[in-house]
Amino acid sequence: MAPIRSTTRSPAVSIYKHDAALDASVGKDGIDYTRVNLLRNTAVAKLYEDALRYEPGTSISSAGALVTSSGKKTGRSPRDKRIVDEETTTEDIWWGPVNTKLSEHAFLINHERAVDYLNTRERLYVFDGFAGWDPKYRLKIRVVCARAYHSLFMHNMLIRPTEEELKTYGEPDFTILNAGAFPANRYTTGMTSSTSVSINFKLRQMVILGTEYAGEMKKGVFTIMHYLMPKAGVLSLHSSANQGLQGDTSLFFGLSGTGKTTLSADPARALIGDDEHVWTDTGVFNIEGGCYAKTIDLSAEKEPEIFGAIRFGSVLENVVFDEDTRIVDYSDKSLTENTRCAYPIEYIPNALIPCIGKHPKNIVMLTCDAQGVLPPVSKLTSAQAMYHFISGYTSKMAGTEDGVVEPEATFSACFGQPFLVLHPTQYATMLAQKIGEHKADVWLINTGWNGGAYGTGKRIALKYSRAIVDAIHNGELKKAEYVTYPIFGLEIPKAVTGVPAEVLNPATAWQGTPQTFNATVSKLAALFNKNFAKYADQATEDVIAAGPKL
Ligand SMILES: Nc1ncnc2c1ncn2[C@@H]1O[C@H](COP(=O)(O)OP(=O)(O)OP(=O)(O)O)[C@@H](O)[C@H]1O
Ligand SMILES: O=C([O-])CC(=O)C(=O)O
Ligand SMILES: [Ca+2]
Ligand SMILES: [Mn+2]
Repeated sequence: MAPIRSTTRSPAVSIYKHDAALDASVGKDGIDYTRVNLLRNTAVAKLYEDALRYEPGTSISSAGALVTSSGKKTGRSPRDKRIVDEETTTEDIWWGPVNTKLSEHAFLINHERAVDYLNTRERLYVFDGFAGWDPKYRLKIRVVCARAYHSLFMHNMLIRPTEEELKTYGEPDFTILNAGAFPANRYTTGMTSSTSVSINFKLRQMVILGTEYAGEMKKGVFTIMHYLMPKAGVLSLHSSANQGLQGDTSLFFGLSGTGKTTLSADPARALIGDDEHVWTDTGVFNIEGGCYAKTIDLSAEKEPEIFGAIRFGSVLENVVFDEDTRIVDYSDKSLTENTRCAYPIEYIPNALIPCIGKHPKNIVMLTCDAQGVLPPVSKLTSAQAMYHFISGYTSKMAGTEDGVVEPEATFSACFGQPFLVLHPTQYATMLAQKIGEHKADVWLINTGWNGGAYGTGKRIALKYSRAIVDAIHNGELKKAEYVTYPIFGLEIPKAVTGVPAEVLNPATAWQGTPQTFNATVSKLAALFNKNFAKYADQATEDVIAAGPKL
């Protein structure tokens, strides 16, 4: 089935007309919608002009993208994220490692601070969009912000309403107030810095203070969906998704920087989405209307679809360019290693619009192992799939989170712990049920180090990871011969077309001594076991047994 394009969607570069009557209301959120210079669903060209005129550090790249600066914060601030503890959330939320309680009163102080800041700006931008391509589950998300850059970012990342949908939009389901240029008051109870990202599920509002990193907004929407979707009986996932010509869907799970965006952009397959999906009783839908690609070391040769998506309308963050030519130097890490580009999904040539696919046939769990001891690919049993989903082992890549400067081993439950709202086992239970019901094959792909750990080995070549993904899709791997990888008990294929055989087995790929290899395997296995101990009382025997054996 060839990708279908709907004609009802608005063009990726919108040309909305202003509708004064619709804007003339004061919302419950404290924002004065009757004010002058309220720019609602503003045309992309106008957002460009405003960003260039009013926001220092803004330029146009040689390709036509809007080059912006997110200021001091160039990655998310997970330690400053809060969820309001109130009667609707107190029993539900997985309080602890990622979800920190905030009182209703403290939220109101943050909220008032944001509202006062936003209402006193010269100009205020409002973008009304949708999260979720399936009309049954979609949420109306309003983004109110003071920077044209932020409005353009969410114009690209949310699903853009048609003129008709905008006319009948009504009240939003959730509002994001982004006052990121203005700090939180550090003396507000519960604040530990001048950065604050807080979500109030009862009031259906999110408030951002003290960070202008735009990723907070898109991951705020994801956090909201990670709470509301499981409550609605469907499974939200930190994954990309694409579809083959026969309509076979693949999901790619993975923490930040593991390759969801890179590997889902595949010329042979239609892109459903690059980062956030929901698996329902009828298939998989994308939450977003755009993609947010890492651009560090980006090249037209290695990642042509993404490179080509960087053009008029795209938002390019924290990159360095040549003063004369305006050509971006994607190898420049001087501002951050987490350079990014946000573009509408239609900018990827074979995007599937509407972004809804069938039930997944293949599920790929991406890990970026900086120890260099996990195989480039292995086939997982259903117990192993659960074990690895709950473990979520990978390395945090430099820059995506504040303070991370080199790959750091981490266990991020469900391959997206920073965005989980409920306990990991709730998502895992739903996933196990869905994999069983739809008989999906599950694969673990290490897109990280090979031949040695970070510092001695090197990251596995993208062309090898792509060849592995191709071998999954064309059925080669399902039929391959396997050997069992000791300790981890993973099944490694003996051969994959396009990948040297010695690379496939970490033991033969290892450039150091067998002693250092064995020690590294044991060290990583011990880390897995230590991490999984905290889930042992909630996991079944076969899942516990699917972990490494020392
Ligand atoms: N073997 C490989 N496979 C995949 N990506 C690789 C590989 N080697 C290097 N890379 C690079 O790693 C990065 C993967 O980032 P990508 O944007 O795909 O992450 P992501 O999983 O989408 O993360 P996020 O959730 O933060 O958006 C890209 O910069 C890509 O060029
Ligand atoms: O949130 C971001 O900055 C980018 C992203 O997708 C992630 O980290 O998973
Ligand atoms: Ca991505
Ligand atoms: Mn992500």
